[in-house]
Amino acid sequence: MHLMELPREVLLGEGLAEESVSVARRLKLGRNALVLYGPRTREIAGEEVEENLSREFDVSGMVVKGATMEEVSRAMELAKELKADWMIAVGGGSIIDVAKLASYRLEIPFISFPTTASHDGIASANASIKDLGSKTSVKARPPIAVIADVKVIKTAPYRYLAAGVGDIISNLTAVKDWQLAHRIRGEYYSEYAASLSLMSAKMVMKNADIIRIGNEESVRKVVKGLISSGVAMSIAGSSRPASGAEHLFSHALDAIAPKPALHGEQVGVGTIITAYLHGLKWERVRETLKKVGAPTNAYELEIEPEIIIKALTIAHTIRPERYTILGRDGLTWEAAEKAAKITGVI
Ligand SMILES: NC(=O)C1=CN([C@@H]2O[C@H](COP(=O)(O)OP(=O)(O)OC[C@H]3O[C@@H](n4cnc5c(N)ncnc54)[C@H](OP(=O)(O)O)[C@@H]3O)[C@@H](O)[C@H]2O)C=CC1
Ligand SMILES: O=C(CO)COP(=O)(O)O
Ligand SMILES: [Zn+2]
Repeated sequence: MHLMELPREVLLGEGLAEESVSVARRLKLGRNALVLYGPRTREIAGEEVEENLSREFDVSGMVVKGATMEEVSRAMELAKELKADWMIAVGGGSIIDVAKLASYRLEIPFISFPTTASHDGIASANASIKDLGSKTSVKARPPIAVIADVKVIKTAPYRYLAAGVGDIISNLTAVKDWQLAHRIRGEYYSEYAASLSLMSAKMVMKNADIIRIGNEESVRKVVKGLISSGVAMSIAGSSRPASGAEHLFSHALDAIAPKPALHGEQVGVGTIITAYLHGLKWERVRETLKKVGAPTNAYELEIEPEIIIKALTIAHTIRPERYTILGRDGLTWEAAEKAAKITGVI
């Protein structure tokens, strides 16, 4: 049996802080709610959401300091103490992932209220928690609803929107890796999930000029791509349609770079290299990233070229069960250096 869990409501619009009340009412989520936010996103939208909810629900708030197991446990403890019926996460990928895993483990629903369009975890069923013994995401449940307030997301620095494009464009090579694993390893493959995922990547390539403007329409384009990408992962039952070798490269950078860049920025650069390895038109990937102002090389990521090469050579060890273009043995130092040089990454 293949279980596909999807959000029941997706709201995309402006001034939606108040809508959290009607969503919770419509979905009959219960009386006690816990709002999670970061120190900054509390001011950006968290307090407003909390205030609105408090008119109709018993609400408590918690400041989350990062996507760690300690924070997941703290959120779970507080939710138990408050007898919370549901949670709402107001923030970036880290806050959403903490709520996603904590609510999954407590078997209560959560609403995703993103304040950035920088990652496709907004609507996905998997959570990336740093010290869970895995550098990659783990299975959880998707949000019961997504409330994407374009005005709020637009307050984030433009860099985050460009990073979102990187996370979406990575679907091009992720799907190629998935097809490879399907052919070579007989791995389960969903054409429907793959098509949805590829559609998001093609849409951002087509709309790069609009995205670059950084206005409400740009935010809408990226958010729609991120949500479709998350839904594709839920349909697949894994992050396969949106995470291949380019993500392994980014996970390797997170492990070894003194100061990693944003997730979407790193996977965007990784996609240039893995598109080259797949024999795809990697120049088109680079062109799109350049157009939207996302980093396309080591210098712009502020990561040393040696670290880039090292990450490419160890990427295949991050998640050995996920077969990709890197093969079982990975890239040699020479091959990694050559690929990075040819594509202008170093
Ligand atoms: N589960 C999944 O499927 C996926 C998960 N991810 C994960 O998501 C994380 C990346 O998410 P990302 O959003 O890039 O980064 P983070 O959530 O780690 O950080 C975002 C930072 O930006 C701040 N911020 C958030 N919104 C705004 C805003 N509107 N204006 C100004 N500052 C803002 C946050 O503030 P504050 O300090 O208040 O939090 C925080 O400091 C990674 O941990 C990655 O692994 C990525 C892709 C998919
Ligand atoms: O970032 C993701 C998809 O964009 C999740 O992928 P991982 O499963 O590799 O963590
Ligand atoms: Zn990603």
